[in-house]
Amino acid sequence: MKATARAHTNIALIKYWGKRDEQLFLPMNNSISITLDRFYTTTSVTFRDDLQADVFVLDGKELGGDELGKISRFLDLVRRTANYRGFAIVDSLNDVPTAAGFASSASGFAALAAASTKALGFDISNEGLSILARQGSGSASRSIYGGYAEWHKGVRQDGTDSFATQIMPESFWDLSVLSVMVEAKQKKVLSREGMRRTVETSPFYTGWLDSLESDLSSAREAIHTQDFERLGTVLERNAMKMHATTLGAQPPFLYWTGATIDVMQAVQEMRENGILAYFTIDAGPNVKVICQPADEDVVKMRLLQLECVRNIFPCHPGPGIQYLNT
Ligand SMILES: O=C(O)C[C@@](O)(CF)CCOP(=O)(O)OP(=O)(O)O
Repeated sequence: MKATARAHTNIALIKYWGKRDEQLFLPMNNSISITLDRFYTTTSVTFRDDLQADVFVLDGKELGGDELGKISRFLDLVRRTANYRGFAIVDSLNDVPTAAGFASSASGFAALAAASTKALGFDISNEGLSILARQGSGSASRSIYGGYAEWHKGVRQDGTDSFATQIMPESFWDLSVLSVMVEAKQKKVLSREGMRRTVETSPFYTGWLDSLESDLSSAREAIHTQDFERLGTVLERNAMKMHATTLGAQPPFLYWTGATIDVMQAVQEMRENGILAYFTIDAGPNVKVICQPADEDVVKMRLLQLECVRNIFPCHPGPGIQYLNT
């Protein structure tokens, strides 16, 4: 039994930052994202009764250890749900240049959720797929959908109400998302550890949570009304607040480098010169700059002038899960 699925990576406009349940990947707050056209993971899953264990091949290389363990634990979820005990060969291809600063865990687990359930002939709703993908990596819950999505934190202990839904499809509103790569120097604190330490020790974390509801409603409205200035303003401030929480953690940490700040300042300078560009930053030094497509070239040119910028990958809203016949 075999199936192949493709899922695209996504960028949070309103961030997921902090879990209320580590085992079930239940978040403290809702988040809103845009799925991107350019970066995706294509995964085929083949369940075979003659296998003695799961096999995981990533970009042509068979992986063992923790990587295989994560995939097997995820497949156990699928096997339990489908009441099936056989093992599988998982073959994944990441069209997400690692250098592009995108965590391929979002597209990876969304593609795996889709391909594995399909291979077992298991009919599942988008919400069900989102709940499954969430248990591989929280942000994967949003990659089930194309365009603009919101992951609802839910209130139930068992997480059956914590899944994403689509706000608007990718065709609704075209935006430019420029992934700006700066040189990565220090070893970063992975987002899972970063959010855990922040939740547990940062006095600024409650301030982050208190300001979320107004950010979320502002972002939702800005998307529905295609109000770019309103969306840009709220997403940039939301990212700043998220990163501010890490400074209060014990021990404190900061994902930004000098290059990150150079890009941030160049974006704010563009706005002072009348070009509507805004930035957001995840768990690393790279910056994603959002602008309107008509301004994409001028924004890209300006950023490429910065000494610290290594590469820029322009993206646009992309599709949700696709099933391929291979
Ligand atoms: O994407 C966002 O909303 C914001 C972040 O990228 C900010 F860094 C966090 C993504 O966390 P993820 O990798 O999904 O964590 P996991 O659930 O521990 O696997």
